[in-house]
Amino acid sequence: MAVKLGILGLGTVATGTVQLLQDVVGRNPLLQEIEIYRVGVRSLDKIREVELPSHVLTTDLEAIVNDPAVDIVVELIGGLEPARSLMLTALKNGKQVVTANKAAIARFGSEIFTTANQSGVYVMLEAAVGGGIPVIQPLKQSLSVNRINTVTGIINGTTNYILTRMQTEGSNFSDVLADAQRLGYAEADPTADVDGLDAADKIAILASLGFGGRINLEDVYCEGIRQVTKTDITYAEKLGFVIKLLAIAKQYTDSSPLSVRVHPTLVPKTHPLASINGVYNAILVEGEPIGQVMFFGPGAGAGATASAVTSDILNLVAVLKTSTTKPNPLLSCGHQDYCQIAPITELVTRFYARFLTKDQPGVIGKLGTCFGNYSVSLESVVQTGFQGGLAEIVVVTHDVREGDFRQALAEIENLEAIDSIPSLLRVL
Ligand SMILES: NC(=O)C1=CN([C@@H]2O[C@H](COP(=O)(O)OP(=O)(O)OC[C@H]3O[C@@H](n4cnc5c(N)ncnc54)[C@H](OP(=O)(O)O)[C@@H]3O)[C@@H](O)[C@H]2O)C=CC1
Ligand SMILES: N[C@@H](CC=O)C(=O)O
Ligand code: NA
Repeated sequence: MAVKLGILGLGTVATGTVQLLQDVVGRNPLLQEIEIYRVGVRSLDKIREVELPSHVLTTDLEAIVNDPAVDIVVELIGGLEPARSLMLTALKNGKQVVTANKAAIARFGSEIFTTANQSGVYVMLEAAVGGGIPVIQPLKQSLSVNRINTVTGIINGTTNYILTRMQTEGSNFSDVLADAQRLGYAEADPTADVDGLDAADKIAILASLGFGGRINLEDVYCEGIRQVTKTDITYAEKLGFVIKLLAIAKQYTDSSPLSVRVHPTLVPKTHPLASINGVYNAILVEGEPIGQVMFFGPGAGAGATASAVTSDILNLVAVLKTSTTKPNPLLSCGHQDYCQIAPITELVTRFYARFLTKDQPGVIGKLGTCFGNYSVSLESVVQTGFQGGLAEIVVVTHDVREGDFRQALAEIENLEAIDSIPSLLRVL
């Protein structure tokens, strides 16, 4: 008997998934055992890119998750509610769930996985991080024998697409964002992409898998790309860096709290993440004994994300077609405890800062004195140009504790010669 899917949503990702499921020749033969039984949408009048029998489409999503005939619910409506409630109802009804919804998983993962475990079913989320890149299952399975110490990713396609075009074409931020929306990369509210929130949701999920505990999303430090300017992109380029929105989860020593953060970062051009451009994502995982492993691929878009969604469906079809009664711990998620996360002030990193100063003799010396007061040592200081009568000074520090650097900046801001500090970015 065919495995019956109840798909919630028929937008970018769901349409790609239906297209894939309607064109199975040459793919895994298990796909032929799947029936698209119901698809829930908001509007029945919308013109769709896929053809489905009219009885399949419905606006009653509650009916889908309560229908005893549905084996797997595929949640692709996005957002928090009603996605959370629909998934919980499906799980309580003993249905397997596939979702691409990192926002709901990062906030309600604890409740969702607890419910799944109580019902003896699975929640699969490969599409939630890195779009089409297989990274969730590898962290749960192939890499789980390693002690992970760092996960560093470019995990938002929209912002990587924007930064790449700003860098290569000198394009304007809002024009490029409109293109990313047209291409189906951006979230319904693109603020989630631009302000780093989508990447924060995703690194919380990766950190939870990599470090074996739950992550409180509020502890994840998050800065987006709005403050990244063409001026900084140009300076970074001259200094041998590219600017990327990085999501990082790192444990410095076996007993130290995790550092989990998202922020625009100057990445040395020689680093493997520096060459990840456009909508592509990459996740560099470092652990013992494996060393470094990097996952690379399309991070958003209909086809790529549908590949991940459908691979989850396939895993569940395999589960439903075999007769084991015990849950497979490599598919389920049983974390109980929360990871301890360090405040951003404890981070030790290099910084890039751009200052606008009055053109007076001795300004660089005054900056140096303030930095020295807080043990901030400088790797390079460049005075390159003028902007509206003000001198522009760019500084790159050696590794420094963020709290100390911020104190030095507070002192610098009070110097009479300082006009403003338009940019402050961390350096990988
Ligand atoms: N786009 C991408 O590249 C990626 C997206 N994701 C995630 O996948 C999920 C889906 O994203 P995407 O396909 O881009 O989103 P879209 O906005 O393109 O599609 C959302 C779909 O859900 C339906 N829908 C939304 N709310 C309701 C509701 N309350 N009741 C009924 N139907 C509803 C809409 O119906 P209607 O069509 O009638 O309006 C639409 O078909 C999100 O969680 C997103 O974060 C993950 C990886 C990549
Ligand atoms: N809006 C997201 C879509 C995939 O998760 C992104 O741009 O990466
Ligand atoms: Na993925």
